[in-house]
Amino acid sequence: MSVAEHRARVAGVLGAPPVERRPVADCLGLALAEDLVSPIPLPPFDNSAMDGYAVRAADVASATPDTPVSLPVAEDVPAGRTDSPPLRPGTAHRIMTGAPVPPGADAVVPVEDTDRGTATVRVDVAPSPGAHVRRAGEDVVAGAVVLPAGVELGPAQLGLASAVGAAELPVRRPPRVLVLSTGSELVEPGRPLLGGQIYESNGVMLASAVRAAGGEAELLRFVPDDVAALHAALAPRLGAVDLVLTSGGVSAGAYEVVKDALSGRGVEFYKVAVQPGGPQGLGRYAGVPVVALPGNPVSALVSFEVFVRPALRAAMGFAEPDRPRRTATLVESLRSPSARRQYRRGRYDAGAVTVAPVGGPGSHLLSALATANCLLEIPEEVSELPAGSEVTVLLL
Ligand SMILES: Nc1nc2c(c(=O)[nH]1)N[C@H]1C(S)=C(S)[C@@H](COP(=O)(O)OP(=O)(O)OC[C@H]3O[C@@H](n4cnc5c(N)ncnc54)[C@H](O)[C@@H]3O)O[C@H]1N2
Ligand code: MOO
Repeated sequence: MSVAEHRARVAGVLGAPPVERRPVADCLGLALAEDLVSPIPLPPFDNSAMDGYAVRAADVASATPDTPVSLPVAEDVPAGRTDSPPLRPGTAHRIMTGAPVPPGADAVVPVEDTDRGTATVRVDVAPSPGAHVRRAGEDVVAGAVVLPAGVELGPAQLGLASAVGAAELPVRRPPRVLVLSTGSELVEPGRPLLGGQIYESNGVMLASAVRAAGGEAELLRFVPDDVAALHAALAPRLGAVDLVLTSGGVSAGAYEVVKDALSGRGVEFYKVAVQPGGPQGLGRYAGVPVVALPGNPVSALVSFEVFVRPALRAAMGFAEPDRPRRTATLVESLRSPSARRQYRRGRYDAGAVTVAPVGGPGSHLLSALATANCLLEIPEEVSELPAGSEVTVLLL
């Protein structure tokens, strides 16, 4: 099966979670489900950009350090003052940053350009009309779409939503993913290893990948290579999750627990023309979508990147579910299996627009993956890429 076909099939199995309204502070990393329209302008009112004095520019047009102009200070306007006494000609209001500029004033003189007076103020520098006044609506006009549906809600977007008065936002409920690691050789980090055992690492890695993609992950790390144990582990959790994501137990051995437990029960196992990540499983078990990834750590994370993450994010409503792609110049030659798409780990240099492979193609080389910032995508029909070739990279 081709990469494109398996990708489409994974996307087809995942359903879109329902839209719900969440407090803005709980929306980090989610996709906005509907356009956000601002009911107010930003700034909501003309306000001062400086601590100083609100004046009519014409009243102090002649001010210089040698010929200062003094004005009586009629009002004190701190930020948060909600009445707006007008400025009478020939007077000044002391004003703070963010406070409303009074009707009648058209400039703010920064406090540094005055004697800081409270009864009268001496203005040493003439402001130009409009100086240090932030106009209502110059950032956002009322009725504008400030955030389009599908945008990822990061810190700036959540700040903007709050600034226009939104307390909650419509988002798709993050998909709940059960991450399940299988393998009788797996040991919890922190405990001693016996010969033949390894530390379990896919669970944390895949659960983190789910969370980084905007989903919620529940982790079940130590399911032994035993069909009954796998069914027993799954059964109580199936009702509460949108996706089961397994790793390991899908290839051609004598103890392929995921394959043995789920084939013929709604999940199909087949090979995808990709390296790493060849053996894959996909389907529904008891109505719940299942993606069964291979156990080799690099295969598991690369398969997640190529097949699961885009589908998960599309289901969550992201307008751009895929990783950004770039074309870069390869700095050393590469070989790739023919008739299979290869994803190699690389370091992309955005300045030089080059990419260097890190580590070899082996799907156990986790340390190289941990130094990579991109995947190189080598097409199916390419088996050799000389240094200097242009290659597509996916930025991680
Ligand atoms: N005769 C064949 N053998 C294999 C084939 C094949 O086509 N024919 N495919 C190879 C490829 S490619 C891959 S990838 C692996 C996939 O194997 P499984 O999905 O069945 O995974 P396991 O055998 O359970 O584990 C593979 C490898 O990864 C380690 N592992 C597994 N889970 C974890 C975990 N949670 N944390 C850390 N490491 C894990 C495991 O110990 C193995 O070393 O099959 C090839 N074989
Ligand atoms: O496809 Mo396996 O995922 O190469 O190592």
